[in-house]
Amino acid sequence: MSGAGGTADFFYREAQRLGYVARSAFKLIQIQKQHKLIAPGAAVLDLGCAPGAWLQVACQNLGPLEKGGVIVGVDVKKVKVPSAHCDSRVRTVCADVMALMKQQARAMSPQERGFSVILSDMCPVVSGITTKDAAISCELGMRALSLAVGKMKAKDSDCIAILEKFQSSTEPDPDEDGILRRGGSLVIKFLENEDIPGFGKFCKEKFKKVSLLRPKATRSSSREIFMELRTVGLQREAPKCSDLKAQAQPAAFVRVWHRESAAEL
Ligand SMILES: C[S@@+](CC[C@H](N)C(=O)[O-])C[C@H]1O[C@@H](n2cnc3c(N)ncnc32)[C@H](O)[C@@H]1O
Repeated sequence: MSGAGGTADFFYREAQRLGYVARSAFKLIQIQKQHKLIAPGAAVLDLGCAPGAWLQVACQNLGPLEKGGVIVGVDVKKVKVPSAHCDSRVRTVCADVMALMKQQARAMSPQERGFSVILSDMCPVVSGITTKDAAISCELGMRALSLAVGKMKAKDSDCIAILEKFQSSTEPDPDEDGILRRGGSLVIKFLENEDIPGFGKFCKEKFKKVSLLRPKATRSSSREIFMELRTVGLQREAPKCSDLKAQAQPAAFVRVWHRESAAEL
């Protein structure tokens, strides 16, 4: 659709011209160009995937079909896999990430061995109340982090404060292991706020590399910022579900949907 002034902006027009379902495609294109997250054959989890522009960009970076790879998009909204730029390696799941157990997410990965890239573009429906929106954004970001790395402990007092502030309400999950493979990457969107430096500090305890990026396609009125996190070591698979201690199976709520959706992000 259009920019803040009601006129179609450059990225919107480019998205239409190139067959992307939303202008947000250009955010991941820039992140990928700068950080080379998605390699051919990667296993990608896309949290908050509707309407599917990041699914399209991620699939474009998987390389030819024979290289393999998989992309799983999760959103509270039902998402039809876009026909342009996506192939049979892309699927979508309708679920609330705040209630998604690590065991369920791991079961969506190839051979249940976790993902090499986890993307979170999740965002609350913006209320306009800055502190409220930022707090929900932090909870969503913390949930993505927790899914990726598993049970989190912090040493530094600032980091402990961040964990206490956001984790308790987002950690219903008894599974202590994360679903991000060793050597893998994580991208998390946040709405900028006073807690971001604390998040960054906490993440530096856990990740080899932590960087912040504000893509050119981000609207000037938006407070969104992306944190790119890279884990230490060579790519290694996360533990398989069956390797983990037997846990009570949560109620099945994950559904796969295919529905046309269009959004302007
Ligand atoms: C900015 S949009 C994502 C755009 C997407 N990356 C794309 O390029 O098409 C944010 C999405 O996060 C989703 N979302 C917000 N909270 C969520 C939650 N708790 N679980 C799953 N999805 C969530 C919203 O439904 C929304 O579709």
